[in-house]
Amino acid sequence: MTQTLTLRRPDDWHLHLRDGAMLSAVAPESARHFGRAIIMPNLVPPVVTGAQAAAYRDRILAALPEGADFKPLMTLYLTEDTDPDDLAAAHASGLITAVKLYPAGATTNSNSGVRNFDNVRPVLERMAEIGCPLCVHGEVTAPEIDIFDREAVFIDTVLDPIRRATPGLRVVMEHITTKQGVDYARSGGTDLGATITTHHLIINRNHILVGGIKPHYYCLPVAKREEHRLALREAATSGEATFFLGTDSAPHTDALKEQACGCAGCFTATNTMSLLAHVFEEDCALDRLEPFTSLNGPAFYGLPANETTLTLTRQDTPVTYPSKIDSGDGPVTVFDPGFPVHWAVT
Ligand SMILES: NC(=O)N[C@@H](CC(=O)O)C(=O)O
Ligand SMILES: [Zn+2]
Ligand SMILES: [Zn+2]
Repeated sequence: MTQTLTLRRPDDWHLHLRDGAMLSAVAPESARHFGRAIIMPNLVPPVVTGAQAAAYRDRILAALPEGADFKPLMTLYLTEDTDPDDLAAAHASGLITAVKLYPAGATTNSNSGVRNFDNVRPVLERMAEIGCPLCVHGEVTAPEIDIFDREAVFIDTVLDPIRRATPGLRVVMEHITTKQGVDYARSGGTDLGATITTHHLIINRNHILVGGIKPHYYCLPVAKREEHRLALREAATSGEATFFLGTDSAPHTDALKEQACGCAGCFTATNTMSLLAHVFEEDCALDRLEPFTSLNGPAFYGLPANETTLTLTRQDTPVTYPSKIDSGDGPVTVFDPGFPVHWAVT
Protein backbone atom coordinates (compact mmCIF):
# COMPACT_ATOMS: atom_id res chain seq x y z
CA MET A 1 0.00 0.00 0.00
CA THR A 2 1.38 3.42 -0.84
CA GLN A 3 1.85 5.59 2.17
CA THR A 4 0.68 9.18 1.90
CA LEU A 5 0.84 12.06 4.32
CA THR A 6 -1.32 15.15 3.97
CA LEU A 7 -0.37 18.29 5.87
CA ARG A 8 -1.58 21.83 6.06
CA ARG A 9 0.50 23.69 3.49
CA PRO A 10 3.86 24.39 5.17
CA ASP A 11 5.49 27.77 5.74
CA ASP A 12 9.16 28.66 5.82
CA TRP A 13 9.97 30.93 8.77
CA HIS A 14 13.49 31.83 7.55
CA LEU A 15 14.22 32.21 3.85
CA HIS A 16 16.71 34.05 1.64
CA LEU A 17 15.26 34.96 -1.74
CA ARG A 18 18.00 37.47 -2.75
CA ASP A 19 17.23 39.89 -5.60
CA GLY A 20 17.44 40.28 -9.38
CA ALA A 21 18.12 37.17 -11.46
CA MET A 22 18.69 35.00 -8.38
CA LEU A 23 15.30 36.03 -6.95
CA SER A 24 13.58 35.04 -10.20
CA ALA A 25 15.34 31.68 -10.13
CA VAL A 26 14.68 30.72 -6.49
CA ALA A 27 11.26 32.25 -5.72
CA PRO A 28 9.39 29.55 -7.70
CA GLU A 29 11.30 26.85 -5.80
CA SER A 30 9.82 28.05 -2.48
CA ALA A 31 6.41 29.00 -3.87
CA ARG A 32 5.87 25.45 -5.16
CA HIS A 33 5.51 23.96 -1.66
CA PHE A 34 5.30 26.78 0.87
CA GLY A 35 2.39 29.11 1.60
CA ARG A 36 4.35 31.87 3.33
CA ALA A 37 7.92 32.67 4.23
CA ILE A 38 9.70 35.12 6.47
CA ILE A 39 11.97 36.88 4.00
CA MET A 40 15.46 37.72 5.20
CA PRO A 41 16.52 41.34 4.62
CA ASN A 42 20.28 40.81 4.14
CA LEU A 43 20.44 42.20 0.62
CA VAL A 44 23.20 44.50 -0.53
CA PRO A 45 22.30 47.16 0.58
CA PRO A 46 20.12 45.70 3.36
CA VAL A 47 16.38 46.28 3.73
CA VAL A 48 16.36 48.79 6.58
CA THR A 49 13.31 51.01 6.02
CA GLY A 50 9.62 50.38 5.50
CA ALA A 51 9.89 51.87 2.01
CA GLN A 52 12.67 49.43 1.10
CA ALA A 53 10.65 46.51 2.48
CA ALA A 54 7.63 47.53 0.37
CA ALA A 55 9.76 47.78 -2.77
CA TYR A 56 11.40 44.41 -2.08
CA ARG A 57 8.01 42.78 -1.44
CA ASP A 58 6.85 44.06 -4.84
CA ARG A 59 9.94 42.64 -6.55
CA ILE A 60 9.27 39.28 -4.91
CA LEU A 61 5.62 39.28 -5.97
CA ALA A 62 6.69 40.12 -9.52
CA ALA A 63 9.13 37.17 -9.52
CA LEU A 64 6.47 34.60 -8.54
CA PRO A 65 4.95 32.33 -11.16
CA GLU A 66 1.45 33.26 -12.24
CA GLY A 67 -1.16 32.01 -9.78
CA ALA A 68 1.40 31.14 -7.08
CA ASP A 69 -0.12 30.69 -3.62
CA PHE A 70 2.77 32.27 -1.70
CA LYS A 71 2.90 35.28 0.59
CA PRO A 72 6.24 36.88 1.47
CA LEU A 73 6.31 38.06 5.09
CA MET A 74 8.74 40.93 5.12
CA THR A 75 11.36 41.86 7.72
CA LEU A 76 13.52 44.87 8.45
CA TYR A 77 17.24 44.58 9.04
CA LEU A 78 17.97 46.10 12.44
CA THR A 79 20.80 48.64 12.49
CA GLU A 80 21.99 51.05 15.15
CA ASP A 81 20.20 53.77 13.12
CA THR A 82 16.81 52.03 12.80
CA ASP A 83 14.03 54.57 13.31
CA PRO A 84 11.52 53.18 15.84
CA ASP A 85 8.66 55.20 14.29
CA ASP A 86 9.34 53.90 10.78
CA LEU A 87 9.52 50.37 12.17
CA ALA A 88 6.29 50.75 14.17
CA ALA A 89 4.44 52.19 11.15
CA ALA A 90 5.64 49.33 8.92
CA HIS A 91 4.51 46.81 11.52
CA ALA A 92 1.14 48.48 12.17
CA SER A 93 0.30 48.53 8.45
CA GLY A 94 1.11 44.82 8.11
CA LEU A 95 3.99 45.54 5.77
CA ILE A 96 6.53 43.82 8.03
CA THR A 97 6.07 40.77 10.23
CA ALA A 98 9.35 40.84 12.15
CA VAL A 99 12.73 42.54 12.53
CA LYS A 100 16.03 40.76 12.02
CA LEU A 101 19.06 41.16 14.25
CA TYR A 102 22.47 40.33 12.79
CA PRO A 103 25.48 40.90 15.00
CA ALA A 104 27.84 42.87 12.72
CA GLY A 105 30.09 40.50 10.79
CA ALA A 106 28.37 37.29 11.92
CA THR A 107 27.29 36.02 8.51
CA THR A 108 26.65 36.79 4.83
CA ASN A 109 25.96 40.52 4.26
CA SER A 110 25.89 41.43 7.95
CA ASN A 111 28.27 44.38 7.92
CA SER A 112 25.46 46.84 8.69
CA GLY A 113 24.44 44.76 11.71
CA VAL A 114 24.57 45.70 15.36
CA ARG A 115 27.93 46.33 17.06
CA ASN A 116 26.78 47.83 20.35
CA PHE A 117 23.55 46.29 21.63
CA ASP A 118 22.95 49.26 23.97
CA ASN A 119 22.32 51.37 20.87
CA VAL A 120 19.30 49.31 19.84
CA ARG A 121 17.70 49.13 23.29
CA PRO A 122 15.07 51.83 22.53
CA VAL A 123 14.06 50.04 19.32
CA LEU A 124 13.77 46.71 21.13
CA GLU A 125 11.62 48.31 23.82
CA ARG A 126 9.33 49.73 21.15
CA MET A 127 9.11 46.29 19.52
CA ALA A 128 8.12 44.72 22.84
CA GLU A 129 5.41 47.39 23.20
CA ILE A 130 3.92 46.83 19.74
CA GLY A 131 4.38 43.04 19.71
CA CYS A 132 6.82 42.91 16.79
CA PRO A 133 9.00 39.78 17.02
CA LEU A 134 12.79 39.94 16.80
CA CYS A 135 14.45 37.23 14.70
CA VAL A 136 18.01 36.69 15.84
CA HIS A 137 21.11 35.33 14.15
CA GLY A 138 22.58 34.09 17.42
CA GLU A 139 26.34 34.05 17.13
CA VAL A 140 28.99 36.23 18.74
CA THR A 141 31.71 37.49 16.44
CA ALA A 142 34.61 38.09 18.83
CA PRO A 143 37.68 36.60 17.11
CA GLU A 144 38.83 34.82 20.26
CA ILE A 145 35.62 32.75 20.44
CA ASP A 146 35.87 29.42 18.65
CA ILE A 147 33.41 29.25 15.76
CA PHE A 148 31.82 26.09 17.17
CA ASP A 149 31.10 27.92 20.47
CA ARG A 150 29.66 31.10 19.00
CA GLU A 151 26.00 30.19 19.45
CA ALA A 152 26.32 29.01 23.05
CA VAL A 153 28.33 32.11 24.01
CA PHE A 154 25.80 34.37 22.29
CA ILE A 155 22.95 32.89 24.33
CA ASP A 156 24.73 33.57 27.62
CA THR A 157 26.33 36.92 26.87
CA VAL A 158 23.91 38.62 24.47
CA LEU A 159 20.54 36.94 24.09
CA ASP A 160 19.74 36.26 27.71
CA PRO A 161 20.74 39.81 28.83
CA ILE A 162 18.64 41.34 26.01
CA ARG A 163 15.60 39.29 26.97
CA ARG A 164 15.98 40.12 30.66
CA ALA A 165 16.33 43.83 29.86
CA THR A 166 13.33 43.84 27.53
CA PRO A 167 10.41 42.01 29.12
CA GLY A 168 7.68 41.15 26.65
CA LEU A 169 10.02 41.14 23.64
CA ARG A 170 9.10 38.17 21.46
CA VAL A 171 12.20 36.50 20.06
CA VAL A 172 12.86 33.81 17.48
CA MET A 173 16.23 32.11 17.81
CA GLU A 174 16.96 31.54 14.15
CA HIS A 175 18.57 28.36 12.81
CA ILE A 176 19.62 26.89 16.16
CA THR A 177 22.47 24.39 15.88
CA THR A 178 23.28 23.32 19.43
CA LYS A 179 21.90 21.48 22.42
CA GLN A 180 22.36 24.75 24.34
CA GLY A 181 20.10 26.45 21.80
CA VAL A 182 17.45 23.75 22.20
CA ASP A 183 17.59 23.95 26.00
CA TYR A 184 17.45 27.74 26.10
CA ALA A 185 14.56 27.91 23.61
CA ARG A 186 12.63 25.37 25.68
CA SER A 187 13.12 27.36 28.87
CA GLY A 188 11.81 30.61 27.42
CA GLY A 189 8.04 30.31 27.59
CA THR A 190 5.67 31.53 24.90
CA ASP A 191 7.69 34.66 24.07
CA LEU A 192 10.53 32.54 22.72
CA GLY A 193 10.55 30.39 19.59
CA ALA A 194 13.30 28.72 17.58
CA THR A 195 13.62 27.79 13.94
CA ILE A 196 15.52 24.71 12.83
CA THR A 197 16.82 24.19 9.30
CA THR A 198 16.48 21.06 7.21
CA HIS A 199 20.22 20.69 6.71
CA HIS A 200 21.09 20.92 10.42
CA LEU A 201 18.82 17.92 11.00
CA ILE A 202 20.89 15.96 8.47
CA ILE A 203 24.55 16.95 8.68
CA ASN A 204 27.05 17.33 11.48
CA ARG A 205 30.50 18.87 11.20
CA ASN A 206 32.06 15.64 9.97
CA HIS A 207 29.97 15.89 6.83
CA ILE A 208 31.69 19.19 6.06
CA LEU A 209 35.25 18.17 6.83
CA VAL A 210 35.85 14.42 6.64
CA GLY A 211 37.15 13.03 3.35
CA GLY A 212 37.71 16.46 1.80
CA ILE A 213 36.06 19.81 2.38
CA LYS A 214 32.44 20.06 1.17
CA PRO A 215 31.69 23.69 0.40
CA HIS A 216 28.00 23.02 -0.21
CA TYR A 217 27.62 21.88 3.42
CA TYR A 218 29.19 25.07 4.76
CA CYS A 219 26.66 27.44 6.28
CA LEU A 220 26.41 29.65 9.33
CA PRO A 221 25.96 28.82 12.07
CA VAL A 222 28.26 26.00 11.05
CA ALA A 223 27.01 22.45 11.71
CA LYS A 224 28.21 21.13 15.08
CA ARG A 225 29.00 17.73 16.65
CA GLU A 226 26.66 14.77 16.26
CA GLU A 227 25.25 15.19 19.79
CA HIS A 228 23.97 18.60 18.77
CA ARG A 229 22.39 17.30 15.57
CA LEU A 230 20.60 14.67 17.66
CA ALA A 231 19.33 17.35 20.06
CA LEU A 232 17.93 19.27 17.07
CA ARG A 233 16.27 16.13 15.73
CA GLU A 234 14.68 15.48 19.11
CA ALA A 235 13.41 19.08 19.32
CA ALA A 236 12.06 19.23 15.77
CA THR A 237 10.28 15.90 16.02
CA SER A 238 8.91 16.60 19.51
CA GLY A 239 5.90 18.51 18.26
CA GLU A 240 6.58 21.18 20.91
CA ALA A 241 5.21 24.60 19.98
CA THR A 242 8.61 26.28 20.49
CA PHE A 243 10.21 24.68 17.43
CA PHE A 244 9.31 25.29 13.80
CA LEU A 245 10.81 25.09 10.34
CA GLY A 246 12.99 27.86 9.00
CA THR A 247 14.90 26.36 6.10
CA ASP A 248 17.47 29.18 5.89
CA SER A 249 17.63 28.20 2.23
CA ALA A 250 20.45 30.52 1.21
CA PRO A 251 21.45 30.33 -2.46
CA HIS A 252 24.94 31.26 -3.62
CA THR A 253 26.27 30.38 -7.05
CA ASP A 254 28.71 27.47 -7.30
CA ALA A 255 31.45 29.94 -8.26
CA LEU A 256 30.99 31.73 -4.95
CA LYS A 257 30.78 28.52 -2.88
CA GLU A 258 33.65 26.66 -4.55
CA GLN A 259 36.53 29.06 -4.08
CA ALA A 260 39.35 29.74 -1.64
CA CYS A 261 37.01 31.79 0.57
CA GLY A 262 33.62 30.23 -0.04
CA CYS A 263 30.26 31.76 0.92
CA ALA A 264 28.14 30.32 3.73
CA GLY A 265 24.69 28.94 2.93
CA CYS A 266 22.88 25.75 1.89
CA PHE A 267 20.19 25.86 -0.79
CA THR A 268 17.34 23.58 0.33
CA ALA A 269 14.17 25.21 -1.03
CA THR A 270 13.81 22.61 -3.78
CA ASN A 271 13.83 19.40 -1.75
CA THR A 272 13.15 20.41 1.87
CA MET A 273 9.74 18.77 2.23
CA SER A 274 10.98 15.42 0.90
CA LEU A 275 14.00 15.55 3.18
CA LEU A 276 11.92 16.40 6.23
CA ALA A 277 9.50 13.54 5.58
CA HIS A 278 12.54 11.23 5.43
CA VAL A 279 13.93 12.60 8.70
CA PHE A 280 10.63 12.42 10.56
CA GLU A 281 9.94 8.90 9.29
CA GLU A 282 13.39 7.79 10.42
CA ASP A 283 12.56 9.11 13.91
CA CYS A 284 9.08 7.52 13.91
CA ALA A 285 7.56 11.00 14.10
CA LEU A 286 5.66 11.45 10.83
CA ASP A 287 2.64 12.54 12.87
CA ARG A 288 4.69 15.47 14.19
CA LEU A 289 5.85 16.76 10.81
CA GLU A 290 2.75 18.96 10.47
CA PRO A 291 3.25 20.82 13.77
CA PHE A 292 6.87 21.50 12.78
CA THR A 293 6.25 22.67 9.21
CA SER A 294 2.71 24.03 9.30
CA LEU A 295 1.27 24.74 12.76
CA ASN A 296 3.83 25.91 15.31
CA GLY A 297 5.21 28.75 13.21
CA PRO A 298 1.87 30.42 12.47
CA ALA A 299 0.88 29.98 16.12
CA PHE A 300 4.03 31.77 17.28
CA TYR A 301 3.45 34.63 14.84
CA GLY A 302 -0.27 34.83 15.71
CA LEU A 303 -1.34 33.84 12.21
CA PRO A 304 -3.81 31.16 11.12
CA ALA A 305 -2.43 27.93 9.66
CA ASN A 306 -2.79 27.68 5.89
CA GLU A 307 -6.16 26.42 4.67
CA THR A 308 -4.78 24.41 1.75
CA THR A 309 -2.79 21.19 2.07
CA LEU A 310 0.28 19.47 0.69
CA THR A 311 0.52 15.72 0.18
CA LEU A 312 3.67 13.63 0.36
CA THR A 313 3.77 10.10 -1.03
CA ARG A 314 6.31 7.44 -0.18
CA GLN A 315 7.45 5.79 -3.39
CA ASP A 316 9.61 2.73 -3.98
CA THR A 317 12.05 4.46 -6.28
CA PRO A 318 14.01 7.38 -4.86
CA VAL A 319 12.74 10.82 -5.83
CA THR A 320 14.89 12.78 -8.23
CA TYR A 321 15.62 16.50 -8.17
CA PRO A 322 17.79 18.66 -10.33
CA SER A 323 21.22 18.69 -8.68
CA LYS A 324 21.55 22.36 -9.65
CA ILE A 325 19.24 25.14 -10.67
CA ASP A 326 20.25 27.91 -13.04
CA SER A 327 20.27 31.30 -11.34
CA GLY A 328 20.98 33.42 -14.37
CA ASP A 329 24.33 34.26 -12.73
CA GLY A 330 25.46 30.64 -12.79
CA PRO A 331 24.37 27.32 -11.26
CA VAL A 332 23.24 26.93 -7.65
CA THR A 333 23.71 23.48 -6.12
CA VAL A 334 20.66 21.95 -4.45
CA PHE A 335 21.47 20.48 -1.03
CA ASP A 336 22.40 16.80 -1.41
CA PRO A 337 21.62 14.80 1.75
CA GLY A 338 23.93 11.99 0.64
CA PHE A 339 21.24 9.28 0.87
CA PRO A 340 18.25 8.29 -1.25
CA VAL A 341 14.94 9.90 -0.33
CA HIS A 342 11.62 8.24 -1.11
CA TRP A 343 9.07 10.90 -0.19
CA ALA A 344 7.73 12.88 -3.12
CA VAL A 345 5.51 15.94 -2.97
CA THR A 346 2.54 14.95 -5.08
N1 LIG B 1 23.00 30.73 6.71
C1 LIG B 1 24.01 31.07 5.94
O1 LIG B 1 25.03 30.38 5.95
N2 LIG B 1 23.96 32.14 5.13
C2 LIG B 1 22.92 33.12 5.04
C3 LIG B 1 22.95 34.10 6.17
C4 LIG B 1 22.45 33.56 7.49
O2 LIG B 1 21.31 33.13 7.62
O3 LIG B 1 23.19 33.60 8.47
C5 LIG B 1 23.05 33.84 3.72
O4 LIG B 1 22.44 34.91 3.54
O5 LIG B 1 23.75 33.33 2.83
ZN1 LIG C 1 21.72 33.64 10.01
ZN1 LIG D 1 19.61 32.82 6.99
